[in-house]
Amino acid sequence: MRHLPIFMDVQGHDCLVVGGGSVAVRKAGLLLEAGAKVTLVAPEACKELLEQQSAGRMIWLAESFAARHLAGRMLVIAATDDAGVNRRVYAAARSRSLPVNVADQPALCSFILPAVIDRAPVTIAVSSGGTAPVLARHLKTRLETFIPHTWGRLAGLLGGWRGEVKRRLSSPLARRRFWEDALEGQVASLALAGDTVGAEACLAQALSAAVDEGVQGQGGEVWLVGAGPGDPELLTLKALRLLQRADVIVYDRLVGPEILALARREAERVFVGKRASDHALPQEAISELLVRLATEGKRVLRLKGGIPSFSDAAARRSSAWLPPISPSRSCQG
Ligand SMILES: C[C@@]1(CC(=O)O)C2=NC(=C\c3[nH]c(c(CCC(=O)O)c3CC(=O)O)Cc3[nH]c(c(CC(=O)O)c3CCC(=O)O)/C=C3\N/C(=C\2)[C@@H](CCC(=O)O)[C@]3(C)CC(=O)O)/[C@H]1CCC(=O)O
Ligand SMILES: NC(=O)c1ccc[n+]([C@@H]2O[C@H](COP(=O)([O-])OP(=O)(O)OC[C@H]3O[C@@H](n4cnc5c(N)ncnc54)[C@H](O)[C@@H]3O)[C@@H](O)[C@H]2O)c1
Repeated sequence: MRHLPIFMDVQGHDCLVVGGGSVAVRKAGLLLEAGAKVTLVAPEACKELLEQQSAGRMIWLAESFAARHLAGRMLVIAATDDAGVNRRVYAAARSRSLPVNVADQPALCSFILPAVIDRAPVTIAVSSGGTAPVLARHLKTRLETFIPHTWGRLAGLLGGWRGEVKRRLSSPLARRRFWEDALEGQVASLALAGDTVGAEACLAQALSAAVDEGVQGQGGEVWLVGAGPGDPELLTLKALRLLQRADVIVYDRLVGPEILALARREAERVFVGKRASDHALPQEAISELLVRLATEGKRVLRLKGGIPSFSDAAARRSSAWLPPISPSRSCQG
């Protein structure tokens, strides 16, 4: 990753755009959508800028850029047709430690702008790390077609319940599971189909059930999953889903870093396989480990590398050593 992706809160803050052409106005538009107060400085304004100004959305200063324009700004974007001006904006902003972007000049950017899919409150930003901006736009367009606006509505609905869920489910683990189940089940499908009332009712019911379950003490689970021959694209959708919701991943040497990278960032990763200099954990010790982790209430994934599906003998062996706890299941890659 060449750049750190962050989402900056510019709501109500003064931001400066240097330039008054269509590129400057497009970049200013993004700042406006994020709630910033935008001032453009440029001797000449294009038609769109004049429209924005008369609608009271942006302020236009009909002057050439000077360092004093940076006073009180949170960030600055330059998009002029004068390379010397762009360089001066960059130097002046850096000397004041202000974040600065110069359109199309990565060497003069302390941040770059991504292609954006706005499904407020959900925001998806796509960057190619500055390598191929048109590819970023292309990928954005493809993603847009299968991320409908209802995802924004779903996020709003879940956001509205966060306080209540936090109050009634005290353990962070139980809360995370509750949200995962809601997203994988009916709550999400109803909300995405536009039935907000049904989704709310379903969520309320699921919350009561989760609270009851919590009182009885929620157990963990163990899944035995085949990681396939090493190519992440050959994982089944089920294996991927299990990988992404596991709390702990117990893996061996045949499971490559590309597959492990698909797990949640916070998931604990436990290596039990054989390396040249290392001894593998004996099978019994692995089983004990799985049982211990599951009885701590964790979702444990025993990820085994190698052939994509278990042979009959392997399947028999594997289910024989699946720990005697419930639920404890397997998934063939
Ligand atoms: C995503 C987007 C956001 C935005 O600008 O709002 C964006 N560029 C967009 C479009 C676009 N840019 C260019 C073309 C013409 C085709 C072409 O020439 O390739 C088109 C196509 C078009 O206009 O459709 C020209 C171009 N751009 C840069 C260079 C210099 C270079 O690559 O070295 C050159 C060559 C200049 C030359 O030849 O002289 C550099 C940058 N452009 C970036 C962002 C940053 C990296 C983003 C990333 O990580 O991918 C970065 C590094 C700096 C920055 O500007 O922030 C926006 C799509 C928004 C959307 O539609 O959603
Ligand atoms: N990222 C993209 O998609 C993309 C696409 C095309 C061009 N560009 C880049 O963005 C730049 C601007 O493109 P445009 O089409 O908006 O240009 P433009 O020629 O329409 O506008 C240039 C603007 O810069 C202003 N300017 C000139 N000197 C100035 C100064 N001293 N202080 C303040 N403002 C000054 C002018 O008044 C004008 O408003 C281009 O030069 C190009 O490098 C980027």
